[in-house]
Formats: sequence, structure tokens, C-alpha cells
Amino acid sequence: MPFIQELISGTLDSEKFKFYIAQDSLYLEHFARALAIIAARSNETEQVLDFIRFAEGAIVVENALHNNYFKEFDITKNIPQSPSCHHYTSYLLKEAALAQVEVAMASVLPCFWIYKKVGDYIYQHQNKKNNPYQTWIDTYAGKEFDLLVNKAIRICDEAANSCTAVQQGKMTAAFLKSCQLEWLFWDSAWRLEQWPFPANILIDTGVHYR
Ligand SMILES: Cc1ncc(CN)c(N)n1
Repeated sequence: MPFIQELISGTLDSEKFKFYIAQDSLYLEHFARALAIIAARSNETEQVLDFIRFAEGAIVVENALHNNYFKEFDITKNIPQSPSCHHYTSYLLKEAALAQVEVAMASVLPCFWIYKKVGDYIYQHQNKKNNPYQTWIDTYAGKEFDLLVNKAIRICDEAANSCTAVQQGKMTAAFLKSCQLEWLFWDSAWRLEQWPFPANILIDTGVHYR
């Protein structure tokens, strides 16, 4: 995707990166809540603990990185979610709350796995010289993130083993839906996606940390 290619070369328009970081920060808030709901609904103590740790990681580690970028790039806080961000987070929260918990687990798996794959790809092809997005690149290619992602994949595989073929089909569908929404999220940053309404009537239903 052009967003990824230009992140690699370091030529990405800073407005697009700022848009991405601001939206991703909103995404992470909701993603962490979805993980916490899955933790509460999990059937095994180990899974409860793992999903609580995943939720903590999304807030503490990933959002801390974003906060640094907020300062460095002077990004505006408290903006409303873009249409794609709103759609993706609403989908994850719906799955976390209403789907069979194994299906909910599959719906959040691309959030881990795609970032690992994309992170590794970027790391291997990166231009290290004066890339303004280096810290971002290092976060998702690191060993710690690798361990986290492998754990999320293992949990899903184990969960799938206890499911019927029909339930496994629903897990696959939820996984593929989130893969498409990950694609849409990058693409929306590239397009600087906006609602087709004037700014003064945009409604923000986000849950910002206080
Ligand atoms: C949209 C999105 N998806 C996944 C990740 C990695 N947790 C993220 N930061 N942003």
C-alpha cells in the first residue's frame, strides 16, 4: 500500500502520518476495551490473564508511543473518529460483546498478526537514514511484540480446537473481516478520510481517557 511504502522510505507526508496516529490512538482506546471484554468473557483463567495483559499493552505500550508522536508532531487531540476508524472499532466491540468468545478472539487476531507481518516487512525494507518514523517502525518489529503476537495466535488455535466446524467458519469470517478493516484503516489515512459533513456538525461519541 502507498502508505506503507512511503513509511518505509520516510517520504510519507507528515499530514498523513499525523492523521494515522490521531486515529490510531482512538482505535487503541476501543481496541483495549474490546480486549478487556474478551478477557471478562473468557472461559479459562490463563486466557483471562492473557487478554488483560493484551489490553494493558495496547494502552500502556502502544499509546505511550503515540503520546510521544502527539508531542513531536504537534497533533491535535480530541478529534472525532474517521468513518473507517469508527466502523472498525464498532465492529470489534460488537464482536467482543455479542459473538461467541472464540469468534471474538478471532476478530482481534489480525490486529496483532497484521502489525507483526507489516512491521517485519517495513523493518526489512526500511531506509534507516533520517527516517522520521523510525520509532514507530522499531515498535512493531521488536522481539517483545513478536512474543505477544505468537501468544495471540496460539490462543486462537487452541480456542478453535474446541469449536465445531461451523463455529470455526465463523472464526475465519471474523478474522477475514478484520483483515479487510486493517487494510481500510491504512487506506483511510492515505486518503485523509473525512465525513461528508461540515466540521461544525461532526459528532464525537468516542470514549477518551480522562
Ligand atoms: C488499526 C490498528 N490495528 C492494529 C494495531 C496494533 N495493535 C494498531 N496499532 N492499529
